[in-house]
This record gives sequence, C-alpha cells and structure tokens, in this order.
Amino acid sequence: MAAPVNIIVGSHVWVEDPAAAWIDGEVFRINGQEVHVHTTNGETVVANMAKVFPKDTEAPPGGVDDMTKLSYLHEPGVLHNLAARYELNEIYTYTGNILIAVNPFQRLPHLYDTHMMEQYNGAAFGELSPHVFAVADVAYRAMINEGKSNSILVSGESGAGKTETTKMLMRYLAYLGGRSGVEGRTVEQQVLESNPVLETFGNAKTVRNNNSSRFGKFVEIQFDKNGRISGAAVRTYLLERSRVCQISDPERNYHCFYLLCAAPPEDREKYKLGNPREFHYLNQSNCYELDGVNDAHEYLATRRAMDIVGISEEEQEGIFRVVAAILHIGNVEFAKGEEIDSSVIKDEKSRFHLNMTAELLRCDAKSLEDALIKRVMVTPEEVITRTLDPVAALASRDALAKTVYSRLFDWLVDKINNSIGQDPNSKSLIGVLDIYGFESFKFNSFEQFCINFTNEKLQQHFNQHVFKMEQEEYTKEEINWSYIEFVDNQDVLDLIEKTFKNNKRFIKPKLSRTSFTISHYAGEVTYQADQFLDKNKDYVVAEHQDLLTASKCSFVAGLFPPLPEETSKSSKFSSIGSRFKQQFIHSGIWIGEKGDRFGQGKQLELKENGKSGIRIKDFYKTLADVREICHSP
Ligand SMILES: Nc1ncnc2c1ncn2[C@@H]1O[C@H](COP(=O)(O)OP(=O)(O)OP(=O)(O)O)[C@@H](O)[C@H]1O
Repeated sequence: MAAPVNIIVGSHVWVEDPAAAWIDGEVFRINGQEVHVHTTNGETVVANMAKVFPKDTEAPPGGVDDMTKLSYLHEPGVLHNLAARYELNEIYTYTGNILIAVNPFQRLPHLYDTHMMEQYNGAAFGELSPHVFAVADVAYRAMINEGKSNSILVSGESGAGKTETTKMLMRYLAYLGGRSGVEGRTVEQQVLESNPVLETFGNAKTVRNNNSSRFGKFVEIQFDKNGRISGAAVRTYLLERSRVCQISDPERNYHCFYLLCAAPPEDREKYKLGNPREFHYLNQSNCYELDGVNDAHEYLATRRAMDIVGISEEEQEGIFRVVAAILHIGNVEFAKGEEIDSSVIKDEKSRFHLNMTAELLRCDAKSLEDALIKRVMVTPEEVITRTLDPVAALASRDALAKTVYSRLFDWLVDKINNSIGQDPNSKSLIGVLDIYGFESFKFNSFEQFCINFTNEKLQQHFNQHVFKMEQEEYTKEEINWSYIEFVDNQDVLDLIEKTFKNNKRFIKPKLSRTSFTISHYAGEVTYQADQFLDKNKDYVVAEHQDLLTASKCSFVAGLFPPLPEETSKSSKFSSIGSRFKQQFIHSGIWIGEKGDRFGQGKQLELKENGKSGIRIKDFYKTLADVREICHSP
C-alpha cells in the first residue's frame, strides 16, 4: 500500500460532497476521528478520518496523462485528474497500460482521422498522448513480433462509449492490416459495414443510451503470416430477448420495428403496418422517435447495408416479414374459453392480427392459433391435448415472439460471418470484446445476474494476470513483495458456480422470499429471482417449433430446422445460463481456467505489459473505481 499520509491541521484534502462527489478544502480542526474542513465552495464540513483523502497540491492543473504518475491514487485523485483532462478535451488517459476513455458526447473527428492513424503507426506506447489507436497498435505489434494472438477488452457501463471505442479499434486495425488495391470489398470493409445491420436488430434506445447494444460482442480479426487481415468473425452473447415483448417508458424496442413502420408506403401496405402506436410491443412506451434520427431514412440505409453484406433481396423480404409478424402477433389477445382453463382469440381485431401473422410467416392460421392456446402431450398410451388459460396463452404468444426474434438475430450474425469469410489458416488474431459492464438497477433479474457474473470472471482474469505478472517482475528485480495483497473475488465466483451455503458474499434480505443479494466486487446487487427459472429456459416449445418448421417460406422454416428426436428431448434440459457460460469458454474469453482455448487452438492473452510504477493494492482499487465511476456518461 502507499505509505499512509498523516492528515493534520492545515492539510489539503478531499471530502465527499453530495453534489460534486468530492470537494477539496483545508483541515482546520481534528477531534479524534472527526476532521473539520473548510471547503473551496465556502462551506464547513465534518468528515470521518477514514473518508478524508490527501490532495496533491502540486499536481499539474491540466492533469497527468498516466494516472500512475499521480502522487495519490485514490478515488478523488483519479476523478479529479480525469475531469481536469476532460476540460481540455483530453478524453483518453492511461493507468499504466490500461486506457480510460471518457465519453465526449460530441464528434471529435480530428482525433480519429488518417493523420492521427499515421502518427500512432509504430509509435512506442506512451510516446504520444493516450489514445485508443495506441492500444490497438501495441496489440498488433506484439502479434507481429511475438506471433501471438491478442485480445482487447472494452468494458464500461451502458452509454460509456464501448461500441464507439470498438469501432475505432477496428478502423485502426483495418488501417494497419488492410490490403490496398485489392479488387472487390475487403474483409475489413465488410466487418465495418456489418455494424449498421447488427445495430438495427440488436440495438435500442434505453434511458442511458439512444443506441444501446443489447448484446455482447466479440469481433475476431484474423491475420496471415504477413500481418494482413485474412478473415474475421463476429460472435454475439446473450441478446436481451425480453425487450421484444416488454419495454418501459421512455425506452424503445429494437430499432428495426420502428424502421419498418416508417418504410415506404408500398412496403408498409405489404406488411399491413402503419403507425407504431398501434402495436402493443411498441406502445407500452411513449417513445417512438429518436432525436436526430429519421427512421424512414434508416430503413433505406439498412436495406443498402444488407445488400452490401450479401443479404439477398429474397432474404431481406423474409427478414422484414418476420419483423412485421412479431408486431402483429403482439396484438393478438385472448379471452376465457367455455371450458375451464381454456382461451379463445379475443375479438375480430385479434383475429385479424392472428391471420396477418400466419400470412407473414407463411404458416396455417389454425395451426398458429392452436400453437398459442393448446399444448399436446404424448404419452405411451395416448395423445392428450391440454388447453391454456388466457394468461398462459399470452405467455405462449410472447415466448413465440421472443424465440422467432432471437433466431432471426442469430441468423443475421451467421450470415454476416459467412459473407465476411473466415480464414481457417490464419496465423494469429486480435479479438475485441465489447461487453456490457457491471449492472445494478432498481430491479435486477436474470440478465443482470449473467452480465455481472461475466464481469466477475473478467475481473478475476484481470487480477490473476496483472498480479501474477507484477509479482514476477518484483521477483526478477529482487523486490520484497510480501506486502502485496489484493481483494480476490474468487469467493463470488465460488458462490455463483459452486454453492451459496455460508458464503459471506451471499445475503438473504429478511423481508423478501424471492430476492437475494450478492456482494459483488463492484458493490452489492439485489436480484429478484421470480422469473429466473423461466428466463433460463432455453428450449423452443415443441408446438412452436413444429409450426415454424412447416412454414412454406424457406427463410422462416430455415430459422427452425427440424431437431433430431434425441436432441429435441435433451434440449429441454439446456439453459440460457449454461449456454452463455459455454459461449465464453469456447471463445476463450475466460482465460485462467484450465483448458480454455481460443477458437483455433490458440491461447488468448489480454493486453497488459506490466509497466507499472505503483503498488498493487492501489492499482487494483483504482481499476475497480475507474471501471465503475469514470466510464459513467
Ligand atoms: N469517442 C467518442 N466520440 C464521440 N462520441 C462518442 C464517443 N464515445 C461515445 N460517444 C457517444 O456516446 C454514445 C454512446 O456510446 P456507445 O453506444 O458506444 O456506448 P456503449 O458503452 O456501447 O453503450 P451500451 O452498453 O448501452 O451499448 C454514442 O452513440 C456517441 O454519441
């Protein structure tokens, strides 16, 4: 730990402030643990000694470009430094070899132009101002020089700028490894061009971000032996399926729904679409338009982007029919049937939407109705048909909509990957992981649980990697490092992956039977477990599967290939959670676990070189704070 600093009368310090987070001032009295401070906004505050931090009065007013240069690495010091730089439009700052980006919320084209790329090309790390290009440059050089694959992790909370940062990383890698004078579209162009398509179907407006990615993404750029890009692949994780059926004001559903409602009249007529306010899946929120975005224009732009990534006219037709069908099915309502626990289509309006759904999905309307309100059970003796009550029928309707949408999204990702093309002989690769940061809302459910679990895993990897490396360096330099201690989050992982009994990170709130709290590395989060089991189920209702497999449209039927008998039985037992975990293990993101391998058998390593002049515990603390605080929009 950094040597403790004595706080005495006359010390310049930081104290907590409800409005500004931290405010500086001067100590004028100390009574035991009570510190009395005159703050620079003219107030007097009394704070506990444990919450008073020394201020470096000699720190440069414009901040330092690497936080390891700060005399005091504590939360107010870090935040003050970032704020001072931000004032000067310096959005990037290093902490050792980690880059911290603060969202500028304005276009800064001069930061990313060709001239900038030329500057960073081959420059030693730290020689120029902190920049996202410098990180990509180090990853690329290390790959070329050591022949090793690398990965760059982009983390932060929603709206922090992860996706924008990922795009900049990709642009720079394309600049370094791209081919000039090649005929047709290059791999790197195709990767960049696939972004608008993925965003139309996987992004939505949230309270935090008008264009929030509702899925995690790992982009893998493959290189040949000359360091030229030879292929690429996009892997996606855990699309937020619940958004298809459920949104709250002032958020929106996925962009594609609004785009289609704003399509040219002949398309809207074809899909019987009009005002988005008429559709239940959209009108649960009062937000239909986005500032500065013209959905009609975006629809045409998406069509063009689809052309570019190789999605045929016929496939596009199928895609938008599926999107329209989802809107129509959301308007199908149910009333109680004559028999107990049964339901019927509520009225003529619902019947119209049911028929439209069937027409768009090219399936039989009666079969669709049955798939929504009945379940068939096959026993060795007989076939039993069970009816669903209106509540269960609504759940069945929403399940169908969510399944169809997530299959559509997966289809798009596959299509993009096929069209870009992978290089099975690539020598090495650079992966960029654009993944949701730690989440803590008023209401946290299964999605937050998976996301926070991922972040615990990444934090664990970071701990192991950095601490191990640091300790090796200290040993090499014969520094006595016995004082090194850090907050290990292995117990949180044990809690989630093994058992919760007696784990001190598990807290059971007294007043609720269905919630539980986990003390994560980044803070406590209380989860509502009510829908966990349902949300974790990862099988398609057999009736829905049969209905769509039988679609007369090859595109729709292709989203639901028939399952072999055995698989269909065993798939009932698979879960979203286990698939999510498997996805990470297979893509090699969870390194540190025995046997984790990169796609093509290459070991993955995160980019950190261990250049650090600060002590481990402070470093760790800073990282945790920075991830939590500095990425805030
Ligand atoms: N470097 C940047 N330059 C200019 N604008 C930026 C930059 N980074 C972020 N922004 C702005 O902030 C918005 C949100 O950024 P972005 O979508 O990348 O966040 P995110 O961290 O990926 O969020 P989410 O997790 O919700 O997807 C962008 O739409 C853009 O307007």
